[in-house]
Amino acid sequence: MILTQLPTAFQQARPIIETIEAAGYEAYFVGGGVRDTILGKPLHDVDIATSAFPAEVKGLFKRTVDTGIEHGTVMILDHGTGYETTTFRTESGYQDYRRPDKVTFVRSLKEDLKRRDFTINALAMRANGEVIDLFDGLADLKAGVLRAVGVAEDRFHEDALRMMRAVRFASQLDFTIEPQTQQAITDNAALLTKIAVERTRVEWEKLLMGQQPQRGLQALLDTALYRYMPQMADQQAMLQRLIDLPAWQLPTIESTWTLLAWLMDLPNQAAIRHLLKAWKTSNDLIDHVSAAWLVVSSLKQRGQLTPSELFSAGAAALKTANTVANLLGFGQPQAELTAAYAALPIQDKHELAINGGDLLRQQLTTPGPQMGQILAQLLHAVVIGQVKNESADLLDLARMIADTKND
Ligand SMILES: Nc1ccn([C@@H]2O[C@H](COP(=O)(O)OP(=O)(O)OP(=O)(O)O)[C@@H](O)[C@H]2O)c(=O)n1
Ligand SMILES: [Mg+2]
Repeated sequence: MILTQLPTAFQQARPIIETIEAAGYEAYFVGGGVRDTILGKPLHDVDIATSAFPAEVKGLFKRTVDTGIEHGTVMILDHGTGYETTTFRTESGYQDYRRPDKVTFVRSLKEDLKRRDFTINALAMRANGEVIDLFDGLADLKAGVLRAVGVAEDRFHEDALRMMRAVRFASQLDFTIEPQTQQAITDNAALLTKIAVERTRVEWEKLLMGQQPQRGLQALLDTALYRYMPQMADQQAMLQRLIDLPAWQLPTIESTWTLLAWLMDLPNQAAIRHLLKAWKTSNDLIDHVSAAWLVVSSLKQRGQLTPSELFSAGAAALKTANTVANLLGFGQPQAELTAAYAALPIQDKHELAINGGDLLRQQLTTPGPQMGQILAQLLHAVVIGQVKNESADLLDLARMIADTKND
């Protein structure tokens, strides 16, 4: 098969391959970019594999960066773009796919392709668009099948993350996992505990944001792989609830975690924190998801939000929460929520017309916790419309609060 009309990213990279070939080596486009182009999907990275050793690659180009030279990867800089070029290799023991523990450089394309994870990821493409298909990846691409290259068990022992990649691709591409490959996942699922949580998380989030998440989730259940994901061992019922929802697709990482936290029936925000810490997400994500989770529970209980709930959630968490609530059948029209938020007297605490300095100058408080309490009460009063956000009104109210506090 020859692909005519290559995407621009490949066209621009053609001279790189041609330069390597002119020096007597082989070079091909490989990996997800080839797969996605054949599927008609946008590609996100151009990866090149070559028979030239790293030092040989470096000798051929003016500007290169040693991004992972001991693993065979050299980045070639060309017209502002960097191309990751990796010497054909075999390896084992991955902390990170691009940084295996032990690498052996080889000169044969076939040797390189046969240790890749799935047949659809083991395609290579020449500069002219000709696809080299040594493991029947094209037939699997056409049939929508994920099949390990060679003996599935061996591929998963080389890198247990590939089991997560299988369920992730099932969701992302809407593919089925071939029975022997699926059996090997069932048999080796426990190996996932050896994988760094951050790597597992990336695949898990891609699965949840894929075009057919329910398909990936079903595979997770069928293989029991979920039992070896952080905090998931006893979440079979939650996964089943996700599968039983009407078809869904989520737009953001924040919304996927909010949905999960909600369906896990977690008791409070501390439990959400604990879950997300175990998955090593960022603190920003934790804050966002806890706020959104609170909004989801208000929408569920009362179908609407108070001004103070709108205010403390903030625009971003509100949107996340409502997306999730809509998926669960109790959300509001997004425009209505946005309008209610915009109609609040203020949207941010920095908009409060007075600050701690003003309170001190009027000798209404001393620095310390009391000052914070007064400001919080003023803020609340403004948000719920009890007082105008003007400094004279706020100072009057602050005086009243201070008086009651001092009694
Ligand atoms: N654990 C892994 C990771 C990657 N690969 C190989 O390296 C290629 C590039 O890896 P990567 O960019 O991580 O994945 P992609 O398949 O390109 O998927 P994505 O679209 O998410 O980048 C894969 O296609 C596959 O051939 C592998 O065999 N085993
Ligand atoms: Mg890729």
